[in-house]
Amino acid sequence: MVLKSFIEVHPDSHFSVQNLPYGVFKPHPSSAPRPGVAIGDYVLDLSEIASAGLFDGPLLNNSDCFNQPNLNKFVSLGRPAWKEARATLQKLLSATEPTLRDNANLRQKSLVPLNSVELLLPVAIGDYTDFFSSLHHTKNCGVIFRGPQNPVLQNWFHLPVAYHGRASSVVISGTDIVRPRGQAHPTGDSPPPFGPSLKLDFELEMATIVGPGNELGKPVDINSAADHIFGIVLMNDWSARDIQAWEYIPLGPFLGKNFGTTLSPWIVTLEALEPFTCDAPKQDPPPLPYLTEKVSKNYDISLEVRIKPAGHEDSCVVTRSNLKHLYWTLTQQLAHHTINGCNLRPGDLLGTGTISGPEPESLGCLLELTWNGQNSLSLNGATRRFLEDGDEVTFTGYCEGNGYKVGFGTCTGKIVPSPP
Ligand SMILES: O=C(O)/C=C/C(=O)CC(=O)CC(=O)O
Ligand SMILES: [Ca+2]
Ligand SMILES: [Mg+2]
Repeated sequence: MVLKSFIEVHPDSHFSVQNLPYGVFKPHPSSAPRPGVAIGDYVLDLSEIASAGLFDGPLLNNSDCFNQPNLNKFVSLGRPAWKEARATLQKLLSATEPTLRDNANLRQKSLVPLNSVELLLPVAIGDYTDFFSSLHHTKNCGVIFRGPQNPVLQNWFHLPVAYHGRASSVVISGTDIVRPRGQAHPTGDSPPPFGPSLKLDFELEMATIVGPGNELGKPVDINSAADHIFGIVLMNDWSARDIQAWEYIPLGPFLGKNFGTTLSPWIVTLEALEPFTCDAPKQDPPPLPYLTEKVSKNYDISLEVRIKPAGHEDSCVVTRSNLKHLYWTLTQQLAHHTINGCNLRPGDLLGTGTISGPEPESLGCLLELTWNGQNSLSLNGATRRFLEDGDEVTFTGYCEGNGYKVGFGTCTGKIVPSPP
């Protein structure tokens, strides 16, 4: 029997009672931010549920984790508390449970229409790291930037390559992205050109939200890495390809990627994603023992990117991909991050890297889709090599259950011009 809620949830809604993703919202512009879960077209205000004494399990009954302006405290509590919260909320929202269903006053206080709230970043992000875990993306970038001889460098098959990003410029879906200015590669003996980026791109990614951290000096074992993952979100790692190509040798991405990174507002938990696990790709050569998992799994999450070109009414799908194409798993990324003793903290953000699939229609950025601007994409009458001012990029993603969806909502951003 499929669990049903007393709240009507359309079968196409991303926010079924099987999902219950966590976010942070303000019911009114002047109210304090508070945690909530999305259900159908509503947000359930967890601060109200906690005040009503309805988190009555042993781990959460005296906790103030839902009276906070972000989810850091809740995510730090770990999987037993997350399971308890999920069980409490699924019961409270189920069609057969009268506690909330038949209490008009509590419903009025705790269920807020989703379209009336302001959504905020769900966690305070201390640190942000971005991996490079899709083999298709890596090969394509290698050919584009370094030529077809040796597109994938030797280290790539032995470890999940990554760089440290910038947490300060991570923004919530809906925030405008200012076109960055910077230097690009010079031609001949001329000085490097400087100005607004001419190769502004999106990168289709997802990202782990870290739950409990690890102590400095104490790596996380690969087989317990999943206990440090609260859930995942959609992420657009906006990238200026011209700035990147000139600045990033030998130390890696810097100003070409830290001018804005957009997250979707709802963190979908690993518990909700459990029915959608699939085998991770076979890894050859086999990874070292510290990266070898007893069970190596990915998640089957359909992903789509649309662009609404400046001045147009309609958006156009530019790519369809899936998280299952990742070569390195989320748990391998996390374990590798800590193997030298580096400490992760609750709320840290670990991007997967651009999620490209094997087909030309499943490439995760314009760099690959237009082969660094050599080809153009046609979008219902408009053409694009890279993003123009006024273009709006929207990611969406979901898992298809039996009669319900477990989805991520959208991750969207519009490009606005560089300052004069
Ligand atoms: O291969 C390169 O030179 C560059 C690669 C990227 O820009 C990718 C990156 O930021 C990580 C990722 O999103 O996969
Ligand atoms: Ca990236
Ligand atoms: Mg970025």
